[in-house]
Amino acid sequence: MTVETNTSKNGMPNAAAKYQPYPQVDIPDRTWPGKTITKPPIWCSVDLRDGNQSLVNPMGHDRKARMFQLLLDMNFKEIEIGFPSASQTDFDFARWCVEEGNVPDDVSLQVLVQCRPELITRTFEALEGARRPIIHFYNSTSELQRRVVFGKDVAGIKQIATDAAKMIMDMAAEAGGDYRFEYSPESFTGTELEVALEICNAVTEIVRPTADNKLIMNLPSTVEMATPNIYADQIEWMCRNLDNRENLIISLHPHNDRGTGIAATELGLMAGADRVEGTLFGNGERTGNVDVVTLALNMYTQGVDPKLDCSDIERIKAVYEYSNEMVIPERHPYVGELVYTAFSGSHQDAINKGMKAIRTANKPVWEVPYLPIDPQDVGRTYEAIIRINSQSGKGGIAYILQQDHGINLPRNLQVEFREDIQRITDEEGVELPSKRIYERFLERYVTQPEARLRFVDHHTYPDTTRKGVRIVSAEITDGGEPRRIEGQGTGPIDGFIHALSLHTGVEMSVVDYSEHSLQRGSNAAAIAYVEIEHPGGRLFGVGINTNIVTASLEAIVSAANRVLEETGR
Ligand SMILES: CC(=O)SCCNC(=O)CCNC(=O)[C@H](O)C(C)(C)COP(=O)(O)OP(=O)(O)OC[C@H]1O[C@@H](n2cnc3c(N)ncnc32)[C@H](O)[C@@H]1OP(=O)(O)O
Ligand SMILES: CC(C)C(=O)C(=O)O
Repeated sequence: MTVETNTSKNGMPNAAAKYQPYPQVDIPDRTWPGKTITKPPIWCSVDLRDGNQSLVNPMGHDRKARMFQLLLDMNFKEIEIGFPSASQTDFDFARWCVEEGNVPDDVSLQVLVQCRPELITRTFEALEGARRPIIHFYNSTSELQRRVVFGKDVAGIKQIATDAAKMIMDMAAEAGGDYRFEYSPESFTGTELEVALEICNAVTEIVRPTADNKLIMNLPSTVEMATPNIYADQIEWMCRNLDNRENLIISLHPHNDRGTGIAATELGLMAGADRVEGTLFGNGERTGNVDVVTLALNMYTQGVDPKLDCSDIERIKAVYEYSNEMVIPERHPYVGELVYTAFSGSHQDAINKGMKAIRTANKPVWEVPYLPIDPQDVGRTYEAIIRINSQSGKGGIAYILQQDHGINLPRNLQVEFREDIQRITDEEGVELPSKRIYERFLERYVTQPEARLRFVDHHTYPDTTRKGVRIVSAEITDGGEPRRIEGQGTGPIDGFIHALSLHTGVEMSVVDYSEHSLQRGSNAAAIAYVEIEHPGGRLFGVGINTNIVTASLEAIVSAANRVLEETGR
């Protein structure tokens, strides 16, 4: 006899027995997959309401006011400032916005209210004197909530919505104000489409929207329950079937339970929605509301002006963290501390080359591998693009020395120095900051504190016995002792390496030489790189001096010291 078990092999309860798959939408001629987003939606921030209601410590006046000012500065034209009938704090904040908030004429304050008479009355009190405010009323229409929360059938739930719509329209007419209206069949994604349609149409019939005062029909993914394509299907289906579509603004209010809130919103816009409600960086109930900053910057990186100012993302982050008392993870799109940083060698190499190419091409189009957006567009610097650890390569190290210290290492020196840095990062197992890389470079190639030889001075004169040959006479110290050495060659470099070869007993020759200036201006220091060949192989030396000849002779001494060190002399 077999015994049925409700536990699957991986230890979790049997999924098929516990959870039901979300049904498909019957819309075989769907058009949204072929659409693109070519203009921004109407943005509405719900940070001060949906965001606020999910916080451990809801915002008081100061935190709300600071967030409100940021939202205005970012160019939001619709801001849900709270649920004034729910708490005195929210009521007082609504009054403050109306009386002291300096709300620009083109900005509408929006408030949320349940379809309950006493709450609606209080909401109107909160908005007295506001210019073009939006009264956002909602009731849950989902099959589950109809059954479990309200104990009502569809007609009963529709009645909650229509009673509220009537009351709101009457009160608005009585108050004589310039009100706008929004209705949400809350838990839309848990509602059968025909039911949502019936209730929305019933509300539209009461509100009687016009071209001058459209009704915002908000179709929330209160709980994200399915893949984003399903939400898009639902939005396209509603857009096709809603009455009086031309006088409706179809609004999305996605949550992020499955982690696909951004995708669902983008597909929902392709499916015909006009408006998006969301929060900065996606704060909100459970896994959050849709993140409007990411949405806006996704559009921006497709060449669409999102009409939301995200140019100071660090300020947006700071206000988010202050007002919500939350922190943004390092990997959060566009804003996280690490999102513009590459540690890995091949990424660094490609970024380094991409940045060089863009500088050389001098074109406005942004094309840098691994960086979908220019960090400077959101107020971030290039400083942290490349950071060095054991996963890094020569390109990254070269980038750091170039970017932070103006040092352009020749390619072979990049390879050589990378081995040194790799040894350190492997040993220490942590990131090596730019300052340490620079100090290590100076210590190994320029200052060489333990080195045997030091350059002091030189002069050259022609060898009268051989045409084109010069004699180099140089003063050095060896182990601290002054020495005069002499060699011959076609110029100072050639002659000096000859002199050093004779002095040390190691045959050395220069195989590559390059130099560049380190700063602008008359006091510019020069940096010289020499690659020398010796019986054991090749290696580099580096010299830095205001005099270019001295820099190159110091570079030779640097290389010679490294040869002596390698050969134990
Ligand atoms: C998906 C969303 O984010 S919706 C927004 C949710 N936001 C909030 O709830 C934050 C603010 N809310 C509050 O402060 C409180 O819930 C209040 C002040 C609005 C109401 O408080 P209370 O009446 O004390 O409690 P509570 O919220 O539990 O009330 C639930 C009652 O309202 C009914 N109800 C809930 N939503 C609605 C609605 N949209 N329309 C009409 N009635 C509703 C419920 O059926 C329940 O009725 P019952 O008492 O007959 O069982
Ligand atoms: C009130 C509604 C729009 C809401 O917050 C939701 O559905 O998440």
